[in-house]
Amino acid sequence: MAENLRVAVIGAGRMGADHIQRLHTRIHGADVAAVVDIDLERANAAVAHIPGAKAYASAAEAYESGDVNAVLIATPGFLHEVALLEALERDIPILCEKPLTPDAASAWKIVEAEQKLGHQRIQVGFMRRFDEGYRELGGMVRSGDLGELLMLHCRHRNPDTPAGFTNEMLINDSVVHEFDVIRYLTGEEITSVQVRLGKASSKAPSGQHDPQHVLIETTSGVLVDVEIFVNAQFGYQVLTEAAFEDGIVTIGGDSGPYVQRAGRWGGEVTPGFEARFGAAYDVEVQAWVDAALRGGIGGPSAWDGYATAACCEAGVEAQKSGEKVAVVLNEKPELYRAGAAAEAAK
Ligand SMILES: NC(=O)C1=CN([C@@H]2O[C@H](COP(=O)(O)OP(=O)(O)OC[C@H]3O[C@@H](n4cnc5c(N)ncnc54)[C@H](O)[C@@H]3O)[C@@H](O)[C@H]2O)C=CC1
Ligand SMILES: O=C1[C@@H](O)[C@H](O)[C@@H](O)[C@H](O)[C@H]1O
Repeated sequence: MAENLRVAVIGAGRMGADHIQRLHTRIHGADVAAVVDIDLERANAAVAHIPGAKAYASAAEAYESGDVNAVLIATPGFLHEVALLEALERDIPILCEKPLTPDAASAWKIVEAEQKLGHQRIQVGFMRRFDEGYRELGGMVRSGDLGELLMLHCRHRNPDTPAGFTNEMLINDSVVHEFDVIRYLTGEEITSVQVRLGKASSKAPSGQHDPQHVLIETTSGVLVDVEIFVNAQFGYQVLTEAAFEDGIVTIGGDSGPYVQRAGRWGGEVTPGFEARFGAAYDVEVQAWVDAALRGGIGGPSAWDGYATAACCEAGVEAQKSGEKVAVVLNEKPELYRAGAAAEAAK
């Protein structure tokens, strides 16, 4: 049997801590060998309950320890480029939280560096591809049972935003998920992005215009509208309604027990992404570990990271201009044409 992956998790913040917990308790075939955080106290706290795991203040120190043979990157998106290049130099399996990087030029640098290796090492953390609802919807699109997919209506709502969440991050950190699921569901590239800024919520921190209405078009003309509303107060909600020629499909709606109690009726809204997508993250990380042990990747690739970064760049430009901005991609390199990653994520 293959040896377990010995994973260094870089970034032990909200998402990193969640991944450390899942790798330690639920994922087979991998151990947390190191936690790296510039805040060493945080890294120390994260390894305190994991026998054998060590804390480091830099990735270089973790790699030099010789204890690590895979990496999960969960630092903020603008730091991914450096961490990715460092890991690619070591030619080890990489699970990089989304976004791959926040803009097309830096993402293309990553694609080029991976191409030099001649094989895929990077899986990008677009977990919605592993969510049951999105998978079922993808199956319906591919089966053609409801005819052609014509439009998607997406609602992406967060209760609030962490300190430092900028206006650009509504696109780069949040709508990037919609860019990915649109490409996943349609199997097409995105050709343009437009952003409309309407009435803003008084609950949005200064510098953010929230909510925003994002209009997206794909190569065959599928139209998508996204309500991105990241200070929506009431809870965390990600909904998608798909209009087909012969039917309408909605995923991500309220689920769970319907409770009547103390003179009231209803259910609970998920408070955050951990609850809404917890099962999807588990499947995603297990798929990465299983594929890495076989020498491959088990989900969205660096090409997907690049293509969505190009959409983000267009989206940020569109936020400023209000115009419809074209998404222009470089030619897809041979390395990403085999479709191994896309197959694995179906
Ligand atoms: N897939 C998903 O649904 C989600 C993905 N994310 C992604 O996860 C990543 C991390 O996001 P959060 O956990 O929310 O951020 P966070 O701010 O809570 O945590 C980031 C951590 O990185 C550490 N850090 C900063 N600079 C560092 C450096 N140079 N070296 C090592 N550590 C460093 C910070 O001290 C902090 O502990 C981002 O890429 C974000 O987009 C976040 C939330 C949900
Ligand atoms: O990736 C995530 C966060 O980084 C982002 O800030 C949120 O808007 C998303 O809902 C969540 O899934």
